[in-house]
Amino acid sequence: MFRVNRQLFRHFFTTGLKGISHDDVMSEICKLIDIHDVLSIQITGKDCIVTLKNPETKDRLATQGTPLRDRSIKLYEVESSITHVTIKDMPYEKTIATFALRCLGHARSDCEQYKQETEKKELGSYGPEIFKGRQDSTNNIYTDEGDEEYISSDNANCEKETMCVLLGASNLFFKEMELFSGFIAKAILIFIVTYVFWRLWKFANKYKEWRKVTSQTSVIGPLHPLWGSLHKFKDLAEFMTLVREIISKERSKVVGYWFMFFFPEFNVVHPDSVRILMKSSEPKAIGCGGFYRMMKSWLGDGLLISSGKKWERNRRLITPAFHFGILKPYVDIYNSSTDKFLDNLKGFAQTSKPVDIFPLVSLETLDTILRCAFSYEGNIQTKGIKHPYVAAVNRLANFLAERWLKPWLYWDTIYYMTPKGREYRKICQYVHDFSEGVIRERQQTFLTDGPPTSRHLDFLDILLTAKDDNEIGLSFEDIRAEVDTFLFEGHDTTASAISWAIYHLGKHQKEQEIIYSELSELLNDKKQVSWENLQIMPKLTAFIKESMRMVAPVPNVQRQLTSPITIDNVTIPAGVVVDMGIYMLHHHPDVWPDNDVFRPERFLQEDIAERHPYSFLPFAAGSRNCIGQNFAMDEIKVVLARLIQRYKVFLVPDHKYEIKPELVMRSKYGINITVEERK
Ligand code: HEM
Repeated sequence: MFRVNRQLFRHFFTTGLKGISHDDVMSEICKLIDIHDVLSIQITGKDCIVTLKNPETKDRLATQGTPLRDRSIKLYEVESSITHVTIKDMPYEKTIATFALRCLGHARSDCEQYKQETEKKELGSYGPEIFKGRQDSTNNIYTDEGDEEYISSDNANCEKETMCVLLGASNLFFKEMELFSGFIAKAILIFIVTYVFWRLWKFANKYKEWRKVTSQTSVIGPLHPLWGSLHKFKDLAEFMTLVREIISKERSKVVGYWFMFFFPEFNVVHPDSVRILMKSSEPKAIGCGGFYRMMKSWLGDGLLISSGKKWERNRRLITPAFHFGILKPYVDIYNSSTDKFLDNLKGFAQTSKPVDIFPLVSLETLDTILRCAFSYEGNIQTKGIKHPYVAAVNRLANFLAERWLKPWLYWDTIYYMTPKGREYRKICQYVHDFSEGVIRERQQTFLTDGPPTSRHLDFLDILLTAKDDNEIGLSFEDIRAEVDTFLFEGHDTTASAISWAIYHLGKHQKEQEIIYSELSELLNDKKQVSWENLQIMPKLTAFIKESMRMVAPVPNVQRQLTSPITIDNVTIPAGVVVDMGIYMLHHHPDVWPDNDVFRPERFLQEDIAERHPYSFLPFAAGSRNCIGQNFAMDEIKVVLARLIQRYKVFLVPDHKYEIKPELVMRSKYGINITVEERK
């Protein structure tokens, strides 16, 4: 306590000293020494150190009795003159400091030595006696070495008295502080209580508004007072089935649901309502509960998630990477990746053993995106049926889907405390390490060989060299976010589309043969599919589209309203999350008669013209549509054409084929098929 008081006093004493100028000190010094002998003056906490030019002056002062410290002198006169200093512009500190200083003066006046000094001073004499009693002191009365104060034995009594009075001063200061802190504590408490009430009041108002809106739309109910709609479904597949049931019963354009009692959400499921949302350019849902917010620790602020100026700038920078001149040479890569994929199926064809096609296709799409976008030759497909990156992305998507249905885990801090949250972070780390490895390898090549001259500029080249109008390029973090986004978007979505198309090939043997004839005519015995071939495969293209209608590779996208939006005569307030249920849209009975029937003819020219432009949106629409849609369509066509050309595909009897909606549409029990080599 004593030590703290002492330090506090020292603080205020120091503050007080700030009021003395060098001129004040100079006038005092001039009384002692010839001003030309002074090299410098330094005022620290409570010392005034005068450094002399001439050592002889120091010796002269020493004989006069001035305490010395090597080449410097200490002037007690200056210290005592502090009692006259007033401090301006610091009202609170001033009171304390002035008080302390006055006490110092008072203590000194009780002290014999001080009395002598004052008397002499009043008489205007500054003889050697002034410093009598201090002349033996080789230590300064106050030194700032460490935090300690040393009091010379000669002056101990006088200084102790001084210190006692000073302690009184600092105790008084503590009392004032107690009063003051009591006041602060009360003020903080009042602020917190007011804030909590204000938040509750705001929530109550919002809640009323949300309830009103959900009463005007179709809703997954009846609503449970705590769980909202959550008690009606246990996973996203059941959720989608429920929404589809409501749509077919009520012909709804918007369906509402509550994740517990505090999180309402709406799903636009009809082209009319979808058009309003997609045209609105509302940002991705990154507020509390928004799906994209949960993805942020994985995909960063990449193109998929970012919004505003950052998104605009990056989209502009990246768009050239999808120019058809860049995409054209990729067809060779699609072909060579497909070669490996088909070779991997050879063993299964020979044994007629069933194979879950999803992981094999995922390897093919990962291989393709790594080679096209990153010129990365990792022999991905030859390293086994499951690559750790594919498995990691699978797991992350799985965790996200689970978390979405547990609103109490929406807060990152809470989620990361759970075992799954911790595992999620670990996997994210692995995924980031993987993408950083890809980037660093390329940076190294850039350093040694410069930008590529012999091959096309790929996506990563563009990221590393892109500059905006202000000649500013992307930061490493930005590049990594884009690489993570493209690695995920570029392989998982396409894998889902191809895998479900293969499922439909197996299910609809007649369609398979129709496409086989189209390809036989087009390709003859040619094994490779060319860029030109891709433009003239109407039956295969219609088949792929119908497959994406039946099972949308990306089943759902989300936006968060920044201003109220009126959809189907209902005004949804700002702040609310609104989904575009692509899977539900593709099955809306008012748009798609016999929506559960697989009929590729729907996508032949004459049908398309009559349909609502917002009725088929596997790649979304508006400014945030899929940047990689042409890339994806070309790759899907090459893989399927080559597969059909070489193998016949069959489903496995008695195997259960069920959708498992996550970020992309997966399969609950795997897409098991058998293949037979065509003669
Ligand atoms: C069949 C394959 C694909 C499907 C079904 C698909 C679907 C989609 C959808 C629905 C969106 C909109 C997401 C939203 O609004 O939140 C989207 C955005 C995006 N996709 Fe794709 N995609 C596919 C393939 C690809 C590929 C191959 C790439 C990259 C090479 C890619 C890159 C992106 C990016 C970067 C975005 C964000 C665009 C932006 O917001 O500016 N996608 N995709």
